[in-house]
Amino acid sequence: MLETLGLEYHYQQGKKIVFPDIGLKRGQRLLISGFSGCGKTTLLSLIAGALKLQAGDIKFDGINYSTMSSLLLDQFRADHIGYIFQTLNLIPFLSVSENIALGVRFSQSRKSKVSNLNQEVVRLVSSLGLEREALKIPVSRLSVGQQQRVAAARALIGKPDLILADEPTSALDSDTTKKFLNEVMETFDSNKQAIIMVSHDASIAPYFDTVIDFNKHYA
Ligand SMILES: Nc1ncnc2c1ncn2[C@@H]1O[C@H](COP(=O)(O)OP(=O)(O)OP(=O)(O)O)[C@@H](O)[C@H]1O
Repeated sequence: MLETLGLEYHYQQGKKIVFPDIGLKRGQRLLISGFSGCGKTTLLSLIAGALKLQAGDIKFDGINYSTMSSLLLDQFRADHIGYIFQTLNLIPFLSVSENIALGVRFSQSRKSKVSNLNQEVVRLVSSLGLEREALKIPVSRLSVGQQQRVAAARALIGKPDLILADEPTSALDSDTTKKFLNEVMETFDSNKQAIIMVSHDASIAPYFDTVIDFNKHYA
């Protein structure tokens, strides 16, 4: 499904980051760990097509990112990728359900996989352990842990092919982390989807079939 080859990225005031190559198949669950600042978020942003490639290439189902205009890449991301951002990127004044619905707003193909939007929002909210009563509440009134689940529901709605999750459990205690990961993995369709999660928390490794430790890559 996904292949990265020779990726490098250089922010204006920083060192060049050189990434290990990644190959990901449908059904695969990849955990990326590594020290703070080693480039995990940068790699997810490149895979999401949110950062422009500087060196190397990314192929998604055989389609080369470097052949797509930024407009096409934006649509490609909306159609194929659900992204749980480290900074969550929720719209604070919109309600929980409105934020979750944004996940399919810009993609006809993801929208078409949801037969009843309201029902699907309710299903995701309850499967991720949020109270149904929270649906109408502006998302800014929730705790950070609750907001992380809203961000997860927005990424999961419409079953995108690839889920990118950047530290999605950082605000959760260890019991809630386990519950959250069980729920995410339960909604995951191993015939169609793949997941890349970035985390500092080595204890979540058993939820994944592949672990890449960036610390070893840079050692
Ligand atoms: N917008 C930016 N401008 C300049 N430098 C940046 C920018 N974003 C990230 N960097 C730098 O690039 C490096 C990689 O950052 P990145 O956020 O990808 O690391 P990370 O492994 O995800 O870190 P963390 O685990 O703390 O989230 C860091 O040295 C960071 O300071």
